[in-house]
Amino acid sequence: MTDHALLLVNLGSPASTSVADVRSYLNQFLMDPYVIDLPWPVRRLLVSLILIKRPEQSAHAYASIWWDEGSPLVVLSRRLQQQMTAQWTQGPVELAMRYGEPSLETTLTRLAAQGIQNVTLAPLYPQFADSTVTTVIEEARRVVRDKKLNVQFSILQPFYDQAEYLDALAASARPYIEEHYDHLLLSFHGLPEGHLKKLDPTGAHCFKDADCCKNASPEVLATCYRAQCFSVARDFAERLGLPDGKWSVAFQSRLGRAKWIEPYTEARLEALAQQGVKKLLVMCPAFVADCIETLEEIGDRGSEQFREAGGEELVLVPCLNDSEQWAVALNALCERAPVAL
Ligand SMILES: C=CC1=C(C)c2cc3[nH]c(cc4nc(cc5[nH]c(cc1n2)c(C)c5CCC(=O)O)C(CCC(=O)O)=C4C)c(C)c3C=C
Ligand SMILES: [Fe+2]
Ligand SMILES: [Fe+2]
Repeated sequence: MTDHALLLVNLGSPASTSVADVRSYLNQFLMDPYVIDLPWPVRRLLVSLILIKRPEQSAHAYASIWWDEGSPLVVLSRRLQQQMTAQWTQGPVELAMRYGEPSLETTLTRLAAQGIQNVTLAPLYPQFADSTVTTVIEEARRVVRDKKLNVQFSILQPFYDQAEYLDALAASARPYIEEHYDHLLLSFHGLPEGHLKKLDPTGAHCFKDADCCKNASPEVLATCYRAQCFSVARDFAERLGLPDGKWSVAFQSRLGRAKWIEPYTEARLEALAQQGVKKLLVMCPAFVADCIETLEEIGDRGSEQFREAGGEELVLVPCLNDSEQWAVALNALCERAPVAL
């Protein structure tokens, strides 16, 4: 069978580092109701306020990490797509971005025009969040509905607890762990607390106490992003035999004034340096590809902040990117993705 496509989907990047392109990308991204979950008029007002200063700051940050071939996130996702063509035997392997290009609409329309009726949709996010996974699935469904495409989806579920993903993550970090280091910080993308509270199936779990997500029931774990992050960290540390105290978890990339999930990476970088950590490893397991959030926020700004607070060296462990072990793992996960109802 060669008519079952694999469609990898990542977040997306601006078309270029110009302020205009960054503004247009941020506008599309932040106006998504799954990202800023406020009523349209309030969201419009808030995003318009954010778009006064943010595009210039972000354009500067993107320019500092941009590659000759383009955005690291998009280039690395393309390389992964290449790797996946050697793994996925059921049909073509395509790549789409939730924001910017190549869009889900263009890609799905092209696949349907080629006569493809089965698509395994693979949002490339290990942990579940409405702002990442749900928005991809809903956008893909919207395209199929609006364009009246004859396409049936299988959907890769969040794979934070799957052995193939965890083994690939452990293998990618092993060479760094085998060298001397004082502490490993697992820095995940943050989320506003409200996103978690909204999905709490018990209505009483989230933020009951600082450790609630560390002891989440299976029911809570199914949708709690923070609990899934702690689960990854624990399984990862167990695989590499890291003792307690040698590693910790934090959440980065806050935006706006709302309370985001804690502990904050910025605060942890400072605290670790003040506690005498000299060589710090940082890895970012919410991302499967390096991007502005890893390269600029951690690799550049985080590193500077850590050194200013008394640390000596921050080493950023690369994401899974286009490694062969990751491609093999992702293929196994995608092959067993369930058909969507
Ligand atoms: C309310 C704002 C945001 C939420 C919620 C959010 C969730 C979220 N994002 C990722 C993954 C990525 N985010 C990236 C960049 C990025 N994220 C936000 C805001 C929210 N993210 C902004 C404004 C930006 C743009 C950069 C900036 O201006 O700071 C990226 C990198 C994109 C790139 O081009 O490199 C990724 C990847 C996850 C996993 C997540 C929820 C868990
Ligand atoms: Fe983000
Ligand atoms: Fe939780």
